[in-house]
Amino acid sequence: MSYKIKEIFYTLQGEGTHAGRPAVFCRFTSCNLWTGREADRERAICKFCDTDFVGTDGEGGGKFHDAEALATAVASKWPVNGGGRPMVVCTGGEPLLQLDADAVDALHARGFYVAVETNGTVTPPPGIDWLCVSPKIGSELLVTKGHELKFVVPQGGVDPTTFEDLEFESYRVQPMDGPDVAANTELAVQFCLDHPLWQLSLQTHKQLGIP
Ligand SMILES: C[S@@+](CC[C@H](N)C(=O)[O-])C[C@H]1O[C@@H](n2cnc3c(N)ncnc32)[C@H](O)[C@@H]1O
Ligand SMILES: Nc1nc2[nH]cc(C(=O)O)c2c(=O)[nH]1
Ligand code: SF4
Ligand SMILES: [Mg+2]
Repeated sequence: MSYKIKEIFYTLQGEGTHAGRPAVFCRFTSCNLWTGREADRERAICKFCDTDFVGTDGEGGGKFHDAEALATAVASKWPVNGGGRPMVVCTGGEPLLQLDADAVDALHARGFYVAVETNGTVTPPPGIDWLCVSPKIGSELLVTKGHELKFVVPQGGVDPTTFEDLEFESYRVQPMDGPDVAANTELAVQFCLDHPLWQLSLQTHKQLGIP
């Protein structure tokens, strides 16, 4: 299996439970809920995406011919003798269109803790250490268990509590970035105060001006 990768870069996880933790980000090309072209955004299933996942032209991007080559490229971004358990965040685009057990195994073999950010429409391979599912209204949610459920709000008037029956360890709301981010943040804060099962996830990397 080969893998098409937009970019591979080292930064801090900005969102969710692991916010603040150094990690290599491996951004897979392509998504099943949007082509990535601005001209198609309005008719896409997922209309609010903040990410360029088209092509393989980003920093460290390219086509990797097997899992070993991909894991080697990811490992090359981790600081030598830096200490700590190396972490990789597989994201995209939709990483589960490409990430398979071979890739997870190859990353584990290099000592990585493997985290995944997914829209929940594709069944994950076994062995993922941290599965963060971010449901998109208008798509079919197939992944109903994992570590973190991170719902971007607001989305089509859907009440986040409808996800509470699923099997996750942590439930979070993340304000939708865009022109209404301030109002969306207020709404997310109030939602957490009213529903203490839920925690706030902010996109801290955007506030910090880091990737
Ligand atoms: C770019 S997506 C890639 C992974 C996967 N396709 C998904 O949707 O989870 C990474 C994370 O960013 C979130 N996200 C995308 N656009 C956003 C926006 N405009 N505001 C807030 N979060 C956003 C997604 O919901 C997801 O949790
Ligand atoms: N720093 C940083 N943290 C992130 N957490 C999830 C991201 C993503 O695009 O999936 C992301 C990202 O793009 N940058
Ligand atoms: S599902 Fe994820 S990658 Fe795809 S368009 Fe939506 S936010 Fe972007
Ligand atoms: Mg991002």
